[in-house]
Amino acid sequence: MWRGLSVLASRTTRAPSRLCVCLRSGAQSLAPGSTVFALSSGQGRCGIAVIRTSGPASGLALRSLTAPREPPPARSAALRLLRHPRSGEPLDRALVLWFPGPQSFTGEDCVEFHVHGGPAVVSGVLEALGSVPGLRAAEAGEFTKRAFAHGKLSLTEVEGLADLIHAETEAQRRQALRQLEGELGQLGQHWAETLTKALAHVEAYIDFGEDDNLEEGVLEQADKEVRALEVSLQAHLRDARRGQRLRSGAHVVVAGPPNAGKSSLVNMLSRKPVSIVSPEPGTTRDVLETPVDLAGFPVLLSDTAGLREGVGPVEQEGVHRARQRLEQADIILALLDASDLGSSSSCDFLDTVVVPLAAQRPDDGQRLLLVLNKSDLLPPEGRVPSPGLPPHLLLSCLTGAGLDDLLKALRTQLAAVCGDPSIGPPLLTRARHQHHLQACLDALSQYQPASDLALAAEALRVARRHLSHLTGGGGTEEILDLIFRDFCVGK
Ligand SMILES: Nc1nc2c(ncn2[C@@H]2O[C@H](COP(=O)(O)OP(=O)(O)OP(=O)(O)O)[C@@H](O)[C@H]2O)c(=O)[nH]1
Repeated sequence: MWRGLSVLASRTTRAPSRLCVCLRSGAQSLAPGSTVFALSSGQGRCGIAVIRTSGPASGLALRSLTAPREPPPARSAALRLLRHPRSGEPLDRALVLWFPGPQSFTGEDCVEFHVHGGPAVVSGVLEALGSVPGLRAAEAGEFTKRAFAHGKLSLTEVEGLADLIHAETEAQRRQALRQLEGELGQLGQHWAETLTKALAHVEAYIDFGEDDNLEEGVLEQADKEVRALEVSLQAHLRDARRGQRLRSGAHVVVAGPPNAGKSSLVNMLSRKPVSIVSPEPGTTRDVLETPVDLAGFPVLLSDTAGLREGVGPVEQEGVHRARQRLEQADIILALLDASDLGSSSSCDFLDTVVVPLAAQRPDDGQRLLLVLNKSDLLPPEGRVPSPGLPPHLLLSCLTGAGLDDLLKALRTQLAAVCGDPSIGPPLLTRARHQHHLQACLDALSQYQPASDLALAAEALRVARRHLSHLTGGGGTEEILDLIFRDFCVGK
């Protein structure tokens, strides 16, 4: 925890954006002079808990709790006896760190108290801090909001930090860290610089016309760069769903005829008894969802009713819901009983679901993995008695044979659906990013220097403004409220 906080504390300061300035002037919580404190490590009993403060009275808070000792040198840990400033009662022997602003996470004076993690110690230190004049308890996300207001983090970095705190799988962590490290923001800045350069060229042309002083081909060069930028933005927009899926989880739906072993597979992949398994066909009647970490990717895994016709009204409703869920799936795990491929329900499922999906190009939308379960029931030579089946995997939920291959195939499909956060350019992770890029592209479609140079320059200005919204330059407080509400108290 300390290392993370301290690494963040060493970030360099950027010029605050217009949005930051509006934040600083508008938000009551950031009124000049306010100093906040909170428990920044998790709630509950633990070895060490980190309590921190941010604001001009941080130094006073440190001196009040550690008197008569002097504060330690900046950014160096020192052991101190903490006492209640009013009663003088000893509270804990703790490590304290002093981060004078602007070289701190928030850009303000900050203190970290690394105390023993018992509830009585934590509440005693919080109570002691509350008794120091000028200090108050922080609101959720307030430390990060202050870091943003002081230009320490861009908006995309704030989003990356929120995602990192909420990351539950390896792939989510990688994507969030890349965004926190500023890769998406840098890409946005690079795009904005391209537009600034093009705008400078167009404006020079407006001012000097065919003047001898102007280099030849200035307008052509600007045009080339704007068109290349359009191509790049379009490519990122095409990929946009992937980054969002990685944040929220890909939908993987297990479907197939009754009794194929769908519930057994869902239980095996989620490693918990989510669904009832029974030899009676038609046991699962509704869609059962469970969030799982599959090969490092976040997945919402759905078990569905077995697809068959001519059943009673309750099961029919289950079949209807299963079909609806299939339409929303990113990946369909189509499951058949390998020992029962000739049954009418297996043939129907193959004809109506598997074959049409298998004929699609994978990048057209949904992805299919055909799995033949109950391979343990096949004759010893293990061959599937149905030539002409689309590519498939063999599995036995009973013995676990074939599970490694299935996980490998799922990983490949999930990386295609969510994007592989370890490689390639940073992905757009929120609808907000998509919106600003689309608005930028719409503005660029009005860029027609051959017909009207003044209008073309205006199109570039509007496009650049939309790009600056990506990293938090100009905008409204509502965006911030939406983003910061993802944070917990103490962050
Ligand atoms: N031999 C064998 N039996 C299996 C295997 N997988 C599941 N079964 C059995 O097949 C039966 C049906 O399994 P379920 O997982 O309930 O199948 P389902 O597809 O969810 O069934 P419905 O809810 O009717 O759609 C149960 O008796 C399971 O124990 C397997 O790999 N091998």
